Order: sequence, then structure tokens, then C-alpha cells
Amino acid sequence: MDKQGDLGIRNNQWQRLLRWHRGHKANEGGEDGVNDKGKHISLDQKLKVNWKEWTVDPAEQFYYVWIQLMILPVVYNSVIIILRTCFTKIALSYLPVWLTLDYLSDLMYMVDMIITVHTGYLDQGILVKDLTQLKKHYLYSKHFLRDLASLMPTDFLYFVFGIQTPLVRINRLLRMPRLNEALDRMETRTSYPNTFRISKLMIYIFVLIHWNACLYFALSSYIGFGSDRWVYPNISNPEFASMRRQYFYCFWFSAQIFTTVGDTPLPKREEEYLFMIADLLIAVLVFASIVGNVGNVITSLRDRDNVFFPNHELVKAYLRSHHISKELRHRIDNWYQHLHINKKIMRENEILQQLPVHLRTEIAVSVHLPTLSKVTIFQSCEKSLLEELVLKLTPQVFSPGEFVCRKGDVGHEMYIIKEGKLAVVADDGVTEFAVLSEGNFFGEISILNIKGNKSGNRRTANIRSIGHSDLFSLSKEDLTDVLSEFPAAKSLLEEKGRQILTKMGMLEENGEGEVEEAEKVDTKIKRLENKLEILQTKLARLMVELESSNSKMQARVEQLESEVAALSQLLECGEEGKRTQGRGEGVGGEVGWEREEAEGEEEEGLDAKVQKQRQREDSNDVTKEGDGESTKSTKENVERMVEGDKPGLKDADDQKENKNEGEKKEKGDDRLGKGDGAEIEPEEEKEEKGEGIESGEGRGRAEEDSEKGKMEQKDEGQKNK
Ligand SMILES: Nc1ncnc2c1ncn2[C@@H]1O[C@@H]2COP(=O)(O)O[C@H]2[C@H]1O
Repeated sequence: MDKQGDLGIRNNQWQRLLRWHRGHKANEGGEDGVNDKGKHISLDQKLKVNWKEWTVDPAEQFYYVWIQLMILPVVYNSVIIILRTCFTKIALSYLPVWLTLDYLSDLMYMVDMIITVHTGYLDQGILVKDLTQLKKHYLYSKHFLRDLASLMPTDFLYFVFGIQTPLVRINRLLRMPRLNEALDRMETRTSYPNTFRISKLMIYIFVLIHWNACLYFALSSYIGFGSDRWVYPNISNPEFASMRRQYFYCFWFSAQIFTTVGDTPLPKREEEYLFMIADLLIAVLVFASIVGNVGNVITSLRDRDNVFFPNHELVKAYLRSHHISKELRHRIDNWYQHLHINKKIMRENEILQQLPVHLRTEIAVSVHLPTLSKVTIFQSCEKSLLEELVLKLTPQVFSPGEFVCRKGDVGHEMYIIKEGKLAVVADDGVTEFAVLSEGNFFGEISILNIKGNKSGNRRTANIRSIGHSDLFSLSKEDLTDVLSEFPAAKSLLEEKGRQILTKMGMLEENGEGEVEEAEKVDTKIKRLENKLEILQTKLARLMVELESSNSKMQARVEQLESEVAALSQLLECGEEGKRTQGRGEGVGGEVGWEREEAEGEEEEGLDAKVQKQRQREDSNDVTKEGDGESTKSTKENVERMVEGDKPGLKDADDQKENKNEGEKKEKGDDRLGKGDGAEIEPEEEKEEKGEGIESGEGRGRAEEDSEKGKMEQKDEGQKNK
């Protein structure tokens, strides 16, 4: 196992990947990068800028730095303008300083406009860098108007209101959105977003208290210093005369209103009441936002901890409720403690889940590369495979004395040692056969299906963690995936496993033959499965064809039905003509009516017969789709049936003249009964009789009936004689 590190060092893809990663880092961080051809790009070359075509990428560092610088003039203006306006003494005492700072901030505002006009913007995800387009984009935007208004030379109003009124520069506050942009960018970049958020909130509250303090002083000056307990005390009093005292008193008063809501001197005048009401309303909001923000920060810190480390409190409560032994609880507590103290992050995949795969891969490569580069089997893997592999590793931490796997267990994963020492121990748990350390791997034998392995998918040894050990586990499925694409690594792993198995005497000699046989069977099964799949596809296709031909046949049957209906109508007409004739001849009307009924029923029975016959033909002749045979035969049958029935009817007509009513009725009923019976006959019987017989039977019976009639007629004639 220790020799693993020496193998395959040359041509090591991991090392190359590591070098590539480091090179990447150097390019990102270093002043002087190394270009593709390996030549150094000098700083001079980098600084050679074509100013006419100079544009700024908002994602680059220069823009970030500039926008951070812009925080200064914006904050300066938002704090100092109001201060100088309300505290005239402060304004006049440091006038040269203020004027210098004023115009410096104006200069920065101007430069900011120039930079903004050169800053590219994204159009459909592509950075626009064309200067004419950039100018147009900025000049027609509302930002330009705002920036222009913030830089209007309102200082000329000093000539009207005097130098002690810096309020004329209040338009400089229109650049506040730039401050927000800068803070937002800072928040996304900072490593401590919660601290940053709290600091930002505190700065906003500070500026608010500052403004309130300035206004309080201005209101006190307007009402008269020291005129009541609420306003600023008399400034002629030396105790309250100094500029510092003036400002600090006002700031304290203002902070008192905002924080200890209501615990301030009672207002005396309406102006004071109005000021207090406005302040108290704002104070409520400030208080709410402080509580809300701090609450958010605490929650997000807890969330972060919960994602980084599993929730210990919950587990503790669970263990308590289930009366788990003290010894086991102690072990669990130690495990948590180890994770927290050593900042072991177990849920990497969950934490990085939101990132796109390529970024996750890069992170995984940079975090786990040093460990994996020490594992021999992966040293000659292709880069893409390694990247895939690195995403499949799951970190696991084991405490001292804990068993990672026990002999005889079913193996589901293999392990790579990141840190720590583990021992291959005998069943007594003490006798050590081997010690595995960083960069070694184990647990592969039971998941590799090594030919001739007597233990099958069972663990061949006990593995115990000597101290705390950090492992990566790789599931059987993931390993199989990777190895199926990388047979060299597979045979290396198998070879190592085979060596161990031979040492243990757990490798069967003839195992290979059996395994080969098993493989052959496997391939055969696979082939059969493939064939079955093909057959299934063919069957599906045939079913579709059958369905389409069925629908065609149905359409045809309908057409034929309509034809038969037309034919029977024609027949009816013919019969009716005859009947009228018969009636005219004085034949009994009742007999005629009964015959009509019988005919009607017979015809109905005929229609149904034809339909059934066709349906049967349909089902028999589906495959003969389009050959017209079935249609033809159906037509013929229908015609035959219609014709076959006719003589019967004719004969019956003849009989009517000679038979009495009762006899005639009986015969008509018989015939109907026969027709009905044929209809309700079970399908199997009909099939047995055959269609030809069925249609011929109608005819035969009619003929029989007519013969009978004739014989009876003869008998009667003889009797009469
Ligand atoms: N003598 C040994 N030396 C090193 N590793 C071993 C030894 N015996 C067993 N192992 C490892 O311990 C693992 C236990 O589970 P597996 O049988 O899956 O795979 C085994 C091997 O990777």
C-alpha cells in the first residue's frame, strides 16, 4: 500500500491539474501575469492604454476600486453639508478646509461622470464596449440627468446667501445611489457579509442621528438657546459654548430620542412637539430595522452553522429521549466537538449546491486535489474523469477506535484517506495486519466483483480508525461508472485486491472459469433482452397497423349497412305493391298484416345477420386490408340471403290462400321463432354451423314450409272431392 505513492508519478494528470490550478491562481492574483506563450507581460505594456478607445468593464477590479473611492465624497457631502448649515460656528471656523474638501469632492464627481460614460453595459449578455454607443446610453439615461444635477455649480448662490450657507450644495446628495451601488458590491465580495451588514446598518443610523442632531441644534437656535428645558442650553454659558460640546450634546440628545424612546425632556412649544413626534415615528422604524436586521444576522449565522455542521442540539435531544447509553452519547459529543474545533465541513455538496457544475468542480478540484493526487490509481486518469470523480466524493469523519467497516459486511463504497491513520485489524479488534495512511485507499475488494473472490461482495477485513480520520467515500455505483470508462485504473485496483485476496487465501483457482461462464450467460441474457426489445417494437408497430385497418373496416361496414338498408327499402316497396294487389283480390287482410309483421321481423333478423357476418369477416380478414375480398364476399352473402328469403316468402303467400288462420299463424310464428333463435344462438354454435349453413337454412326452411303447404293443399283437395 505504501508503494502506491511511487507509482505513476510521471505523466501524472493530477499534478498537471494542480499546476494548472496554481497557474490560474497566479494569473488572477499576480501583478504581472503569464500569457499563453509563457512570456511575461510587463506592467508598462499593461498600462499602455489607448485613451480614445478606453472603456471600463464593470466586472473588473478598477471599477470596483473606483466605486469604493466614491463612497468618500458622497459620505462627506451627506454629513458635512448639514453640519455646516446648522452649526455655523463650525462652518466658519474651518472654512478653508471645507472649501478644499468641497471642490475635491466635486472633482471626484466629475471624474466619476467620465468613468461612467466609459463604463460598458450588458446588452443581451454581451458587454457593449463601443464608445459612441456607451455615450449614447449614458447621455440618454436618467442617471446622466441625476449626475448632472448633482454637479450643478450651485456654489454661485454663495454670492446671494453668503458663504455661511453651504445648504446651496445640497444637490450633491443626489449622488447617493452611487453609495448604495458601492456598498452592494462590497457586500457581495466581503468574506464576512453579516459583519458587513451590521456595520452598514450602524453607519446609516449614525448618519440619521447626525442629521437629527443638526436639525435639533438649528431648531434650538430658532426657538432660542436655553429658552426651556427641551432646547439646547444657553450657548453664552461657557459650559455649552464650545463647538465640540454643542455637537456632542445635540448628538447625545438625538441618539436618546432614537434609542431610549420617550426618555427625553418634555417639549414645551408646538415646534418642539412637532419635532419630537416626527423623531418618535422615525425612532420606531429605526428600532424595528435594528431588531429585524440583527435578528436576520443571527438567523443567517445559525443557518450557516447548521449547514456547515449537523445540528448537535437536535441529536442531543433525540439521544436523551431514547435513553442512549452515556458512553455512546459521549462518543457522539466528541465527534461533534472534533468537527467544530477542526472546522470539518461534512455537507459540502449541500453548501455548494447552488453553484453551477463547472464552478463546483473547480472548487472541488482546488479543495481535494492535494489528497487525490496522492492516490496512485487516479494518477494517470484523464482530466475530465478526475473532475467527475472529485464531485462524487463524500467527506466522512471517524473518531478514534471507530470501525469504518467490519469483516463480512456487504460493501457499498470504497474509501480514500484524506487525513489520519487506520488499521486493518483482526476480529479481536487489536491485532493489526497493516496500517493505512493519507493517500491510501481501502474497501475496494467487496465492490469490484474480482474474479474468484471467495468473499463475494462481503468485506474481507475490519478497518479501525486509530485517531480521528478524514476520509472520502466513493459509492459502488460511482466507482463502477468511473472505472467502466477507465479500464487501466480498474485492472490496477483489481490487481491490488487480488494480491490481498491471495495473501488471505481467499482467491479461488478455478474462479476465473466460473466467472467467464457467468459473463457468457450475462452476455447471452443481454442479447436476448435486446431481441425482446426489438420484438416488442415490432409488435407495437403491428398493433398500430391493426388499429388503422380496423377503423377502415368499420367505415366499410357502415357503408355496406347503408347499402343493405337501401336494398331492403327497395324490397319493401316491391312487397307492398304485391300486397296492395293481393288485398284488391280479396285475400284476408289479417293474414296480410301478419305476413308483413313476419317479414319485418325477418328483415330485421337479416340485417343483424348481415352485420354479424361482416363483423366476423372483419375479424378474419383484417390482414386482407385493401384486397376487397371481404367486402365482396359480404356483399354476395347479403344478396344471397336476401334472395334466399324471397322464395320462402313467396311460398308462404301461396299457402295463405289454402290454409286456415290458425295454421298460418303457427307457421309464421315458427318461422319467426327460427329466425330469432338463430340470432340469439350462442356465437360458438353459430360458428360451428358455419355462415353458409345459416343462410342456406333460412332458404331450406322456407322451401320445406312451401312443400308442406302444397302437400296439405293436395290432401284438403282430395278430402273435399
Ligand atoms: N492486508 C491488507 N492490507 C491492506 N489493506 C487491506 C488488507 N486486507 C484488507 N484490506 C482492505 O480492507 C478492505 C475491507 O473491505 P474490502 O474487502 O472491500 O476491501 C478491503 C481492502 O481494501
